[in-house]
Amino acid sequence: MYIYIRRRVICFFNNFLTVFMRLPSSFPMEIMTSSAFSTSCCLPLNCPRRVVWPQHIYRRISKQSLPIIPPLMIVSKLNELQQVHPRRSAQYHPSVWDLKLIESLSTPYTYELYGTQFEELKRSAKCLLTSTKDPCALLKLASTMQRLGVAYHFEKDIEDALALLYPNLTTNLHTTALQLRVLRQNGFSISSDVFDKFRNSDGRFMDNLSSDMEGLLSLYEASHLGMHGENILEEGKDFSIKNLKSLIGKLESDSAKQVKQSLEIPLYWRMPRVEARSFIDVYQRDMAKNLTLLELAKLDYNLVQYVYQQEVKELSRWWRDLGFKDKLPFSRDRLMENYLWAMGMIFEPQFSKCRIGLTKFVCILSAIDDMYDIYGSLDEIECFTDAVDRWEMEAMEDLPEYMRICYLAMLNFANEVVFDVLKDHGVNTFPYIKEAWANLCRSYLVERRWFSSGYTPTLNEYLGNAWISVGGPSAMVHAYVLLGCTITKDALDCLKHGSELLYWASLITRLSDDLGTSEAESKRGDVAKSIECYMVQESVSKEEAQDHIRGLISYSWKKLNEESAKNSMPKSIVKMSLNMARTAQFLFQNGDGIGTSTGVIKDHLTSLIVKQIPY
Ligand SMILES: CC(C)=CCC/C(C)=C/COP(=O)(O)OP(=O)(O)O
Ligand SMILES: [Mg+2]
Repeated sequence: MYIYIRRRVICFFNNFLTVFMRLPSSFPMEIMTSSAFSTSCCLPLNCPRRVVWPQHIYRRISKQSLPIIPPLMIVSKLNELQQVHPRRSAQYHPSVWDLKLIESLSTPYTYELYGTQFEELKRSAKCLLTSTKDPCALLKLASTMQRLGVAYHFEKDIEDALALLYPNLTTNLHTTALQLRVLRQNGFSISSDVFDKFRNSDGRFMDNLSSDMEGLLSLYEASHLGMHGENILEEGKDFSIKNLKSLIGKLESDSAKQVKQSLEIPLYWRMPRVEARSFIDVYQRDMAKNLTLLELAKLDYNLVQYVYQQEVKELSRWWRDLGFKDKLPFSRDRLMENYLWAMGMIFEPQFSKCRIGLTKFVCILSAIDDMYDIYGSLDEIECFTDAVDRWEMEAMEDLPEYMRICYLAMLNFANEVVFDVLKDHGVNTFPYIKEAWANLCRSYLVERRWFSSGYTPTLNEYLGNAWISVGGPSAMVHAYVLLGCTITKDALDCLKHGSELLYWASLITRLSDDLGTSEAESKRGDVAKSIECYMVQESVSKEEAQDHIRGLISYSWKKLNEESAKNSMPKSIVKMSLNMARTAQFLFQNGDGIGTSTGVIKDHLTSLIVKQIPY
């Protein structure tokens, strides 16, 4: 009883500060930050401000320092709060995916039936790599394999082949740009000075390149692998965009379509599996296609789809048993869209366990997010945050019924992950998994307090919290431990305490989310997102703020590229970080791909999971 009252005192005290005294500035008192990461970083050239390196390690307020308030008064105040709290709903539309339909998915393409043919095609494709000696042809081959989604079968072969060619300097713009893109994408370092020979003495790209469509497109794609400070790639990007735009009208429809698509979303930012599906069609129409590669790509796509189908079937049963749809009707019912997050982060068939775990993670995270954003009262979510910190069954006592379901689902899921990793790898990941959830919930609480007190944070303040509240750091901890590869304490510590790699990937995820969803969120009432924060801070229009956020995304990509090149984290984490950013951009490209899962996302899911490619 004493503990119960004490917890209620804490909740009440927190509410008192944020709601009644309307003291938004009280939150730093609660969330003490570590000075371990106080490096600062510059914003893009068009950005006048500096972002302070996010501080992400939270300390809880000392409970001993709380004043004692008579319990009866607290209980009556809580009841009052409970009664006045209007239960809100985001009015999410029901899922467009019927669980029965998911469970009935099937495909004729199984490894049992097509395995021999598949292995034969793989052998032939491998021969292509070893027999191609011309540097330009080899670069094209590596790029085509990547785009078709089959490069993962030949990682070592591609690396070996590229190492032989490297650093063979090429002559024309197309090959030079292709070389930079393919080499960097495959982990080689190559200086952007290779573009020097295409510039005049005044440093500008030569005029005679302005009609070289192939070269310009290649330069444009390569410029997205640029790092902060590589001005030549920035200029290359501007030069290619300007000239590609004026060339579009003169191109045949297929080429024009490709250029338009690239200008919308460059190759390097695309989600691998979505790109594979779309490029297989393009390649099929290519007069110079290699039939072995095409056949391999189609068969691989269909065989991988078989694996995805098995996974969503299992997840469908899990989701039905979890019962969130009935017990938490205010939250999103988006199993398939959440699966897309997982598939976007890691698509290779051998990582089923990771995709299944990540999908469960996103399902539970979304329900908790909706609880904090929409449905729960402030005192309820204070108690929930406290319960997550305690991480024990007894904590359920203090929670309302609907929260208990969510709390226990989270506890069970997370403990199961910890158990599996302990069993399979002998590594205790409990402190990391627990901290991932606790940190996430604390960041949700910060946003909720801001909202409840009517406070609009500065963009810096907002981003210092929002890169965590988007779920990136927590997702990455889960993804890493679920991968099934060697788990090192160093990598876990890096993920726990934050790394620049994780920060920039999460920031892109957050900014893309805000660009796609903040309008709907602010209509229904939610914390000011990056766009509103910047509008208020700088007194600018929504359009100007959106432009600024897009600039920040480009800047973050350059920082992310810089971090990827450092090889300071395991390759798998680098790959998943890049893919997380790509997935976010893809999902939020046309608004809120999750909350209001539209026809576009449904169509993509259909071609990724339901429909085979005629073979
Ligand atoms: C693998 C990852 C990173 C998954 C995260 C999924 C996600 C962004 C859920 C919250 O959406 P939201 O738009 O409601 O977020 P918020 O309320 O934080 O803006
Ligand atoms: Mg939300």
